[in-house]
Amino acid sequence: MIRSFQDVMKIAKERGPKVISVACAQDIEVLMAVDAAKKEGIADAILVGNKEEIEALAKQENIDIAKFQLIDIKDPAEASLKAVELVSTGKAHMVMKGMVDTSVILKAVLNAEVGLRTGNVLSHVAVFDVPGYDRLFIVTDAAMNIAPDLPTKKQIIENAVEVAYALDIEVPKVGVICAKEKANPKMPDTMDAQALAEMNEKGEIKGCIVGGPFALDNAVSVEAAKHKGINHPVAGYADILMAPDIEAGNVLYKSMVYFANAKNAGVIVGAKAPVVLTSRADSEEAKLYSIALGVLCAAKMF
Ligand SMILES: CCCC(=O)SCCNC(=O)CCNC(=O)[C@H](O)C(C)(C)COP(=O)(O)OP(=O)(O)OC[C@H]1O[C@@H](n2cnc3c(N)ncnc32)[C@H](O)[C@@H]1OP(=O)(O)O
Repeated sequence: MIRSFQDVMKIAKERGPKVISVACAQDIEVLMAVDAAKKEGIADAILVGNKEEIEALAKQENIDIAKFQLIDIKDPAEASLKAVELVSTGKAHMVMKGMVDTSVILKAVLNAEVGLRTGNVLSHVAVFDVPGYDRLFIVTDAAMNIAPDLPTKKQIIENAVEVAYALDIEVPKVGVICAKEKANPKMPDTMDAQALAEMNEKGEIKGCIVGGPFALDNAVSVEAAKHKGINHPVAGYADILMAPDIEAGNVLYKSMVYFANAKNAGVIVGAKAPVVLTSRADSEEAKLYSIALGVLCAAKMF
């Protein structure tokens, strides 16, 4: 059972190593994370970006980057396209965001010629190890789909379920998070949550248990769920927390990190390969864990 990022790292060593192409690698935490991933034997890296800046940062932190292939492209959009192309042409197993805006790298991932589209929805999945809890939490979508409609939400759940499988969770429990636990036509996300739970009951969303609408407390706290009289297998036991939109998802993500001191990792899934995507402000540790999570996801695909 994978219960912590120590477990994720251990399993990534067994299922790796994989090759990662880094878009705009001139980011000190990213360089430290890929260096650590190489030393841990979970991933090798191809660095794409501003050569002079990458070399200067590496020198500053005593990182021997001679062991990595380095492709000098200064423009962030071009560097992102090159990093993505390395994956679509089979030279790398996954791509990682460096010092580049999220929307720039996502546009490269969605690029019609060299991108990694599959025809499915791509979505962001974040994993958190929150102090005081005995399991990892998966949060989706904090970074890609801005205001998903019902069919998109269905695929966002399916993508998160695949990540849960990569983390060896056999039957993931999905809590569809809203502001309250009763469906209310004046609150459209609660109606979507009810519809998603019904789709799961009818077998239209398979391989998991979906419950909702839930307020966050009812999804993660058995006591809170009991107090509200909610009797559902997901209530209090959710593995996956699905946010109604990017604003709620992103606030939940940053709250976990800044208020709860959670350790975190993040990937975009639904594409031909995982895209390791964290916040630029995330720590080197979060970036290393994200590479490890990407390795587990890639190991399911390649
Ligand atoms: C959590 C830590 C990191 C962060 O904090 S991130 C911060 C917040 N995140 C962001 O700012 C990114 C939010 N999302 C976006 O900016 C945009 O949705 C995104 C992903 C860049 C796409 O925008 P555009 O390039 O303008 O795309 P578009 O809507 O015109 O669509 C272009 C083509 O791509 C397709 N597409 C867009 N989103 C997709 C998805 N999720 N899955 C699959 N396909 C998708 C879209 O259907 C369109 O296809 P086509 O060209 O019409 O065939």
